[in-house]
Amino acid sequence: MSYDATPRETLACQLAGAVADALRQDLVQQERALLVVSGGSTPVPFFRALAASDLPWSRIDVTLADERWVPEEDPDSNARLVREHLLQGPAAAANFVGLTTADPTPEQGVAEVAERLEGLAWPASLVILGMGGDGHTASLFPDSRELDLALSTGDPLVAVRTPSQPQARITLSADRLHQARRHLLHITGGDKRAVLGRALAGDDMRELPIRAFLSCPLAVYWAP
Ligand SMILES: O=C1O[C@H](COP(=O)(O)O)[C@@H](O)[C@H](O)[C@H]1O
Repeated sequence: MSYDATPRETLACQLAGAVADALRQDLVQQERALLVVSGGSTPVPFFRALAASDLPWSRIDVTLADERWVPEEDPDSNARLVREHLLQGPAAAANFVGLTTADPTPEQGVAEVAERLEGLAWPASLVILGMGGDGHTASLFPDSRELDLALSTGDPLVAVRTPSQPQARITLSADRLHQARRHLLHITGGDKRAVLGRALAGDDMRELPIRAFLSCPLAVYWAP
């Protein structure tokens, strides 16, 4: 970078470097590699930095940890975020596997999305998690009605209804999110650092669902 990068930009570049190295390493041994990314606002600079990485993108599958059940054009769509910020330039050659269908509800679409996911190269090379201020990760929210199911099922995906959230969602289950060689947590800001500190001090996953991943092991990428 030729200007004074902010701590968040520097973090995004460090994370992109680590992810690119891991993908290259796995692609020496296997034909395809799978990258699971999160949505929300935090990953945007990371997506841009990773898109600029020199990688054999046509051998990389990208999917999401979770998605809002909205059309891809919707401003809240995680797929839109990935397409606009990650799948750009040479990275557009990656194979993106979204988590929505044309069905009106995630309960109706979940089987079709599960079939798509089964065609991918599990275990994933990396799962990059985000975290909300309530300790949710992917769409495992403390108040999701299906939280117990999502934490315990062997199915890859769960349709979730969450009173605190405006849209229905679909999320990879904890079991499926665990199926990766490396787990990274990308968070920014003092508030999230404090939530992570609380999570590390206890063990109730229903209170702070990020706890389901703290012993993966989980590499934490944090900046103020
Ligand atoms: O709703 C979501 O939130 C979390 C965190 O998002 P952020 O905007 O605070 O970065 C994200 O990890 C998850 O994938 C997303 O659907």
